[in-house]
Amino acid sequence: MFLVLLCVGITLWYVAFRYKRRRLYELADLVPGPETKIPLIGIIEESLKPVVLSMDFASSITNPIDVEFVTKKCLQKYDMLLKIFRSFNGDSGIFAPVHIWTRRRKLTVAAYSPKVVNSYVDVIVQKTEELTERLRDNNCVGTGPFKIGSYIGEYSLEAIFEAALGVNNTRLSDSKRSAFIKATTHIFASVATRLFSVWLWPDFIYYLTPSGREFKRCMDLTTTFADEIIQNKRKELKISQEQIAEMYNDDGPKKVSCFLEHLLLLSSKDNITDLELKEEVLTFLFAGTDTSSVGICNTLKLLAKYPKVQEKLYQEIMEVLGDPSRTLVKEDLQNLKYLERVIKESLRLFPPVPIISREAEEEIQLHRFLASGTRVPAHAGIIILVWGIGRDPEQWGPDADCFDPDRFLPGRKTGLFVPFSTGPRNCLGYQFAFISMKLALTAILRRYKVTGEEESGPVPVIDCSFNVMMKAKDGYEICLEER
Ligand code: HEM
Repeated sequence: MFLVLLCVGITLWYVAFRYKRRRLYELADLVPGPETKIPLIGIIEESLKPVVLSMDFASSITNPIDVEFVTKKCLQKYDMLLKIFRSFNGDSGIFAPVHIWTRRRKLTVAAYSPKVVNSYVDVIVQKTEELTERLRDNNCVGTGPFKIGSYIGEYSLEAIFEAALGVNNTRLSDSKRSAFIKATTHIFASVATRLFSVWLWPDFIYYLTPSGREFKRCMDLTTTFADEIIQNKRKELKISQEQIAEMYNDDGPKKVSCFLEHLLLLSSKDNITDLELKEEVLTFLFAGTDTSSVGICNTLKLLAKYPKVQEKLYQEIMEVLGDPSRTLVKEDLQNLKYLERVIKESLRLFPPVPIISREAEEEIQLHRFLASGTRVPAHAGIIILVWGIGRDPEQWGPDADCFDPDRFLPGRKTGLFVPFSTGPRNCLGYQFAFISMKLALTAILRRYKVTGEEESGPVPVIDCSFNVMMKAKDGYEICLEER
């Protein structure tokens, strides 16, 4: 009897499930693809590879018309991926549902303005000096290959801590800093593994596994850390409501020392809760450290592969500095034009964030489906393939895979450049990222020559794996030599 009831129950559930998704199946049928369709299993047997399996309708796009349309009109993030990503960053800006994101973006955008970000230059320069000294002190210079990834990771974290969160480095013990870096690395690796392991998607299973328990431990560590940072800053900032009002005008902060100070001042003015504050600080730490550090590391790898590009860049740095021992100031940044092109070319070929996810809030027509006549159903996922866009020959020409910083020379035709995304939900930290990358690369190159395996042709190869970021598997092995 029980078995009969169970079978009837399952059948009813399946019929209701199919009925609710009838429009999705109707549209999916129009998409050209494999013919085999086994009930419940679909085309799983054709994709027994490490792929993300889903019963949803999700389309990937690279076409500029679709990318511009989607980044402008589809502001919701794709729910299936979101559940996993939100496990480490709550409702913070990056993964927040649109109704929460709109308020957060409005509140935080002023803290990322060029005026505020430019005021961080001196502090970041100081961090780059410490980085180059650390490399020398740890015998990384003139001693053969070593993995520079962890050193750059530490630098990026310190730059964010000190410049954006106002946490003085001396307060940050080495053990705390390395515990935080280890925890974030583990969090990203766990999220990437979970994405590709359907059986780990349900929370109640995941948190019972050793990996889930370790993920939770790392999350607790990072959130406690964020809490500590906020509480310490709050103590430092004993300001009255009148003083706060004076520090703001309609365009945002008149003068704040860092992003966190801006948020704390706003929290008294606009009722930002402690949880919101914590989520935004974690966003800064998660979104701002690994991304820039992967960008710097990929560029260093490319400079090792192409010594002529490196030499041209070194000459530019020397020319801009005039006196080789002079400290870099913010006005120098705009004159480092070749550096800007090198960084852009590195981000085009090796974007640290390889995909961006969005959700169609209503049924939409994508350019890529015009021929098949299908439309994207409401709530379907759309994956913007940043990596693919940067290497699309239709956009970048037949030499799309080649490393050529001069393709960004003014007047030359370029394709869609989207490592930081585009549209109203684009990366808020791209100016900070550019400054941090430019300063770190300048500091390293003016002192050291980067060497390693030279590339035999114009198409650079860096063996990468997906770890939320797209990172080199070898931990960014290069050599440094004293200039
Ligand atoms: C090379 C470095 C970086 C890259 C490649 C990068 C890339 C991205 C991408 C692809 C997005 C998703 C945008 C979308 O969904 O359309 C994003 C969002 C974001 N990034 Fe970055 N990012 C970088 C550095 C930074 C830094 C340094 C910060 C902070 C200081 C930052 C803060 C943010 C924030 C707050 C968002 C969420 C924006 C929103 O949803 O409103 N990013 N970033």
